[in-house]
Amino acid sequence: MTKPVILDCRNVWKLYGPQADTFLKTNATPSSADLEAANLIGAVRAVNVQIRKGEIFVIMGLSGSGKSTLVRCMSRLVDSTAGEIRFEDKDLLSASEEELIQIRRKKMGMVFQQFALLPHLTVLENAAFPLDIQGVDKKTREERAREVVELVGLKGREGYFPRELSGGQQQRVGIARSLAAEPEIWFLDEPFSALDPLIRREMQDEFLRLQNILHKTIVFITHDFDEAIRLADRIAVMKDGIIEQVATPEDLVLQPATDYVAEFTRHVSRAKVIRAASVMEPLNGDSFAGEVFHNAVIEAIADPVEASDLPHKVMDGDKPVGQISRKAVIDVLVGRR
Ligand SMILES: Nc1ncnc2c1ncn2[C@@H]1O[C@H](COP(=O)(O)OP(=O)(O)OP(=O)(O)O)[C@@H](O)[C@H]1O
Repeated sequence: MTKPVILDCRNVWKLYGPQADTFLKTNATPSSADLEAANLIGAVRAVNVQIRKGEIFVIMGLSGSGKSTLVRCMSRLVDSTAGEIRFEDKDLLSASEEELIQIRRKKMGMVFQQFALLPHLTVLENAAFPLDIQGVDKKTREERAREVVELVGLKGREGYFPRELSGGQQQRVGIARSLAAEPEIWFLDEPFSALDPLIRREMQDEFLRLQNILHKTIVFITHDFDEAIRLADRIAVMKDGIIEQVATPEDLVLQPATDYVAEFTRHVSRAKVIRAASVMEPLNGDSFAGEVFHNAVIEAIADPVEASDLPHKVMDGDKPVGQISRKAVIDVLVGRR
């Protein structure tokens, strides 16, 4: 069943430069050349996306492709030049300043690349900070802050100051802080890109573990395709302000909609995106060597499946939905499918 839409962007534009609004009123669909001639930058152009409840929606693109601007439009930190943005069925563009403050405080969580912790506050105080702004009483906010600090794996460090923590730990505090207010939607703008590769991978695992518990609606920006396919339910690929394609990691690699997406995904190993469910066969009553998760990518299950003569049973929760053979896995690994 398709999940309900929580954030709906329709034909959203953000142009930077002189008289951007009047320009768009007379040129509803300007080309790159039109924009250049008018001395305008098309940071976000004709974007239509629907973010669904509980999904990890990744926005991917090179530097300058418009990712941050689009996410800032979604939270109205930036006013879009044209278009419609509905959050939980409320028109965000006509919300008053007061309503926006409340929405951002109570319904939206944000984590940025720069950890932006308050240096003179402890881990616990940093995590409790958004609740302090909301006027939540001290006891409740401390309880909640302890919960989220524990959730991100920092139990025992509540009294530390940011300078006493590593980069990865500081970002965990950033994550805890943005979770403290229990946002409906969570925006993460390159949250791990300041971290070294090993820590970055650890944080991605941690992030997936958290999402397994919390089931948040997440909009996650990255310019790293590996990170995108590890984390995303769906990926939007952006180029020059335009969304080239929105698809699951698997569809993006197997059915790229444009040459640009094809070029971007050309080097991705198929075993990293093809899932067991896509290459399984119907159950035929054989005996099985073991079980694999239907959503697991081939790379993750290749070793045990390849090692046995018997097929593995493919499970969706506790329901068997098919079987997967050594041959099917090898076909993916050698690029035969
Ligand atoms: N305040 C601004 N004024 C003028 N141009 C801007 C402004 N903010 C962004 N831009 C331009 O809009 C385009 C998109 O920028 P944006 O920061 O959204 O890209 P991005 O994909 O997030 O890049 P990065 O990965 O480097 O953060 C760029 O050409 C940028 O120079």
